[in-house]
Amino acid sequence: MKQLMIIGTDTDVGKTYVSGLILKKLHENGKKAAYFKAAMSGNIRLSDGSLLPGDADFVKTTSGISQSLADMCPYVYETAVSPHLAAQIEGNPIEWETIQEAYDTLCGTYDFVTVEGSGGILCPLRHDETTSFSLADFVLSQHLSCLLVADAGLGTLNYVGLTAAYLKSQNIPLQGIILNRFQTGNLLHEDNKRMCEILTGVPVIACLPEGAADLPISIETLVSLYTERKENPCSGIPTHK
Ligand SMILES: Nc1ncnc2c1ncn2[C@@H]1O[C@H](COP(=O)(O)OP(=O)(O)OP(=O)(O)O)[C@@H](O)[C@H]1O
Ligand SMILES: C[C@H](N)[C@H](N)CCCCCC(=O)O
Ligand SMILES: [Mg+2]
Repeated sequence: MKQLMIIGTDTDVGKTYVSGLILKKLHENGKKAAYFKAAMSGNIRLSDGSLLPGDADFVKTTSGISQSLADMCPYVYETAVSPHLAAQIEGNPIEWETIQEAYDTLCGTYDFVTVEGSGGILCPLRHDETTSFSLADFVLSQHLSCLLVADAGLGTLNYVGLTAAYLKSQNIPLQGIILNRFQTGNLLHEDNKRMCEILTGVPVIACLPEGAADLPISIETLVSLYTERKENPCSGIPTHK
């Protein structure tokens, strides 16, 4: 079983959009592929009172995978704030054991599990009197390798540089970078591609234009980004360096 974490430089940079295209490519190539997001905030309440997990719904529709929405995301919140705050507001704190169990189940069922982050790498998932953990803790505990999604435009160099430096400080492997909303021939975007590689030492594996219907990389390259899951990856919430 192989896994890959889709991390963003920030919220709204296109992690879900990219995840949808990744799952689409895996699915079209006959791979048994699943999507997972530990906590999803900012979702629409339907007329029956339930919450529609928006990111999961987008990925399912884009890719055509048959995995149920419920299996994709154990914690879904209505409030459009960081998951730790949404959980406080809505009175439904994330239990580490629950996300671990949901993730373990997917890993036991599928060959390729693609995990989407909430916000950027340091996004808090829970912070209260009882306990505190972040997205980075989940990534570390599962020994996930990352693919970084960043906007192609102005400001991205600092975001990409800081995120890559943090991942390196935690020994979290960064497999590649995707620049989203990329305009070929745009001087700034073309230079950002070059500078992202120089600042991080990591290749920009794809430049995704607005409205892209497919990921412009081969299935072989995509599969090569995934890393094998360790036998007993987790011994609880990790201690930070
Ligand atoms: N290349 C693209 N072409 C067209 N629309 C895009 C593209 N990338 C992102 N979008 C749209 O921009 C919005 C934000 O993107 P997306 O939801 O993927 O961000 P995100 O990083 O997953 O955010 P979050 O932190 O909330 O999970 C969405 O409406 C998405 O469909
Ligand atoms: C609601 C939003 N779209 C995301 N799902 C959550 C983003 C959390 C960002 C936290 C932060 O870095 O300040
Ligand atoms: Mg998303």
